[in-house]
Amino acid sequence: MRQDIHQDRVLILDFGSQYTQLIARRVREIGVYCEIFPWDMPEDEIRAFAPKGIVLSGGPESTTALDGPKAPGVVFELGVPLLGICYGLQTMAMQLGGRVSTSDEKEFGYAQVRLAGACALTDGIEDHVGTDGVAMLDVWMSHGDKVTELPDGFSAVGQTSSAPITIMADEDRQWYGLQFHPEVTHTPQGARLLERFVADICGCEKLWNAANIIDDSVARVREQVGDDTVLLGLSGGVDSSVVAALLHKAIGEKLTCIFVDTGLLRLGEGDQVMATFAQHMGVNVIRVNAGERFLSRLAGEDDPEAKRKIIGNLFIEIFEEQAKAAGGAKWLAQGTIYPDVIESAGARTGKAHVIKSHHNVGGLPERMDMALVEPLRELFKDEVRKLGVELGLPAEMVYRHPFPGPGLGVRILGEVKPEYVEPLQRADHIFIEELRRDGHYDTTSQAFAVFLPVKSVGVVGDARRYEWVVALRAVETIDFMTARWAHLPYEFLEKVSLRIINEIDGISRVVYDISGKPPATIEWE
Ligand SMILES: Nc1ncnc2c1ncn2[C@@H]1O[C@H](COP(=O)(O)OP(=O)(O)OP(=O)(O)O)[C@@H](O)[C@H]1O
Ligand SMILES: O=c1[nH]c(=O)c2[nH+]cn([C@@H]3O[C@H](COP(=O)(O)O)[C@@H](O)[C@H]3O)c2[nH]1
Ligand SMILES: NC(=O)CC[C@H](N)C(=O)O
Ligand SMILES: [Mg+2]
Repeated sequence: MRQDIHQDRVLILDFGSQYTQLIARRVREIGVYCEIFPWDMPEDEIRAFAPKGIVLSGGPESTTALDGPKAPGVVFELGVPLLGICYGLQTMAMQLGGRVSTSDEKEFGYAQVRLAGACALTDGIEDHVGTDGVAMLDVWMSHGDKVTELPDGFSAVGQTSSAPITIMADEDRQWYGLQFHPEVTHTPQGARLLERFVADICGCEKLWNAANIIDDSVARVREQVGDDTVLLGLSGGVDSSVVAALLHKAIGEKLTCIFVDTGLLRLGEGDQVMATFAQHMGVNVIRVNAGERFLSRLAGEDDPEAKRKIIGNLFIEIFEEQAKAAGGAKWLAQGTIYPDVIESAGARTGKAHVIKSHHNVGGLPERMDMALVEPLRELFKDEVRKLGVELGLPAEMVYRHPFPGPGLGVRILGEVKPEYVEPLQRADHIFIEELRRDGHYDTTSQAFAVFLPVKSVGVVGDARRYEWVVALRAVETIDFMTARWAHLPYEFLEKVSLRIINEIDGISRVVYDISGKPPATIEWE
């Protein structure tokens, strides 16, 4: 019988920390399945989830406020190990009868914890030994409140100079609390502490790895779709490519990928996607050459949101045509990943402003009456990449920078004119080629060229040139929600600029974008 890789699972209750997703990623890296839910998850759902252990995350609130968030009572009734991190520790202390105080002294950054006591969580884990022979941990902190009185049954295991209860433990009930953040890499022993908790204390078997996830997804997809045909929008980006490889493994010929060549892709991308999937991997891919349709629909439109809508609608139209041609396929596969799920839950509260309406085929099923197949729904991007490698996708594809669905449609500012496309594709290609050559591709998260429909004077070989401007954009980011512009070396930028102006007749000037997100966004439109 197939072993259930979701059986040994950890529940993470989110109190709003910046690092909650990081806790989940660390636990998964250790090899244990976990899910994040809001702190006020209903009690019956917590029971139904049947966790082997629970982590209470950090959070921005203060437990000293009257109506601060609290862990649901059931957490203390299930008889499973608990780990409170920062706010999680504080609320545990408070709810169990201890005391938390706000001090004026905030502790941000490095701290040293003296492990004066012992407990199963920390035994044998240390960074160094102090002059008095006591084990020490280097940790990363970010808090203002601290636990000043222990609840019954707990003992203090570690302290810093400013917080006497930095680690607390109730060994009988296997309840632990850490004032510091084990999930960040700045806490060198953090991963070991988390591993100790989920593997040894909670007793979770480490079954969560790429090979097992693939076997499990393949089996689940087969159960879900039986002998039916599945359609997948294949973009050549990481997520949909991994879905294609996974579904091909699961249902072979029953998978049909629709690859829409919008004419607004990167240089040579259409052929490259076809070569990888159709030729090397034997996947059914229908390439729909729709460049002219996209360009003629976009003609005359210069508003970014209107352009996105035109592109999104045309994607839907093309999909509808293809679904009909495929004899009314019932299933639509998508590359939805776990952050999409978490973020859209956040977006559903309706508090966020719409900065730009990201194109997605996500709008498809409602309008097309197809049921969804989303095998990556519970995975983080780094896990998706590991699956891609395991499934035999070329590293170049797996580690590719993300590329937005509307493509160059939002990288040509204002009206998209056919004559702008090729110079932009070529400039982008030179930039990416040089980034790869000099080893900057893997250290930047996303890089591309933007076409500015502005003319500027140049002098090339004693001749006057009056042509367009290209902007280069390169950013470093973890989650694409915030980003820093990449501080690429001047010599490197100089080389790229020279090549672009020398090799592309229609470009007379190159500029580098030094805006962060926020206040700018990553794409220019
Ligand atoms: N040119 C295209 N042809 C067919 N489907 C597309 C195309 N562009 C985007 N899509 C669909 O839209 C989805 C969302 O696009 P998105 O760019 O977010 O993901 P991706 O392309 O799979 O991965 P990445 O984030 O690495 O680019 C894709 O998973 C794919 O199903
Ligand atoms: O599929 C997509 N459809 C879109 O309309 C879209 N707009 C932006 N992006 C990508 O999202 C990330 C954040 O981009 P912004 O900072 O520009 O919002 C970056 O990775 C962008 O490339 C899109 N992806
Ligand atoms: N990072 C945290 O969880 C902080 C908890 C709480 N808001 C404090 O300042 O102490
Ligand atoms: Mg993409």
